[in-house]
Amino acid sequence: MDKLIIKKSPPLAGDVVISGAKNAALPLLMTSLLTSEPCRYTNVPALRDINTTVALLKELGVGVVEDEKNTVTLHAETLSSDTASYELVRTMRASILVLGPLLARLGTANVSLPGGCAIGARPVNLHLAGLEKMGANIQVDEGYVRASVDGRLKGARIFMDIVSVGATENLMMAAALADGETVIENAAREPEIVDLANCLNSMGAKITGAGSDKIRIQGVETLHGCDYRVLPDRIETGTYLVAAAVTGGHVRCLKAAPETLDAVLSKLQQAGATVTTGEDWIELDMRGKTLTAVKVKTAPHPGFPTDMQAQFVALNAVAKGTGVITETIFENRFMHVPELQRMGAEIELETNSAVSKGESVLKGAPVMATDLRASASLIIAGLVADGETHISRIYHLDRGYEAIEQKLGGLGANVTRASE
Ligand SMILES: CC(=O)N[C@H]1[C@@H](OP(=O)(O)OP(=O)(O)OC[C@H]2O[C@@H](n3ccc(=O)[nH]c3=O)[C@H](O)[C@@H]2O)O[C@H](CO)[C@@H](O)[C@@H]1O
Ligand SMILES: C=C(OP(=O)(O)O)C(=O)O
Repeated sequence: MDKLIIKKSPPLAGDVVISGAKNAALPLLMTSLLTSEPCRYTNVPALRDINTTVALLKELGVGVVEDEKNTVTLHAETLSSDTASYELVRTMRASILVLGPLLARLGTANVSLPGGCAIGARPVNLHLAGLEKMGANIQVDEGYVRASVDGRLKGARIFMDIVSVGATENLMMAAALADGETVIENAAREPEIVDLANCLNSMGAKITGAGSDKIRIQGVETLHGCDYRVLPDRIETGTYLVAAAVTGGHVRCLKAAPETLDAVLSKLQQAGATVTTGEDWIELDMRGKTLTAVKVKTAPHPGFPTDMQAQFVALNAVAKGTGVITETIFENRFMHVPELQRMGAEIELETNSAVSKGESVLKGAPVMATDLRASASLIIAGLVADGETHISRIYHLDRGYEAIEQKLGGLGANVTRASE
């Protein structure tokens, strides 16, 4: 197993090129299941979750060509299986996103229940209830969701009592090929939802309202292939910006999407950073400024993203003043706090808030990555901690950050990968 060794680093400086978004690419690759024509996706990040998705699609009979870096062509001319096995699903929860497309294309689907993970229980009841409203028969048996429909799925009005990114995506893909109109009320508004709708529309779907809380999908009988470029990763971008701020650096993120990061950029400015944006770049300058702790509450988009919460806990730990970070999306997303405490961070957990005293002097220590963004927060802390920080279990990190040690190294950080 690999680990990362991080030594106290100088202020980060320079340019970093942002990759395609993991959370956009995963549902986008699933759209290939909805058509018998080839689909080409570009700006696909080289990540463990992408490899898992490609393996899952291959298992279903999808032809895969990966002849160019960051490009995947998927061809689901026919499908040979309707089953997503536990072996693959257990390593990546987003595998549940094959459920809607398989049901729409084949009329049957067997998908292993993804189960919970380190950050929370993560049920899929909203995915299932929405598909049932569209006429699917669903049973959960031996850990599998077994779904079928007689003929086509039917358009329906679906109200979601909790805003769910994954359920909105699954239902949007299913509804694209359903008979009649589907309206999703209280839909998620994340940029990745808009990216998925844009891709589906480029395949011939009729979707309006993506990016608002009411999405209308007029079902069509068939979809055609696509050539689609994945949206830049707003969470990767935010992570490099926080790393720049914490080290007192000056960094420019290139090939980014500033309009997807309003809540994060506003908190970085409150923390004392000067932030400048262009059409596809964001520059953060923290040189000579005092890092100040901020108050953050996670919320569905356009609120502050839960996927940036852990990085801001690290920021608050070393910033001046008391910081409060409240998590409202996942019930157990503070696994990074005990690890940061082991490095000397003075943070208290009060129900769903992490309260930091400020100006903690961090010391390198052996720490454990427990989930993807927790890993990122430990790296950020390691950059300013005295001595060496050894982060184990970084397979979590490889799920979501393309070439992280090269990218950080390019900014002057002292990060190396070693085997344990
Ligand atoms: C691959 C991907 O895009 N992952 C993102 C996606 O996860 P994911 O799509 O799994 O997250 P959801 O938006 O569905 O979850 C939001 C909340 O709804 C709850 N819920 C969800 C579905 C359901 O059927 N029932 C239910 O109760 C969840 O437990 C959670 O408390 O959105 C999360 C919230 O922005 C992000 O942190 C993840 O990075
Ligand atoms: C929680 C995340 O991903 P996933 O939903 O794939 O677990 C994340 O990207 O931070």
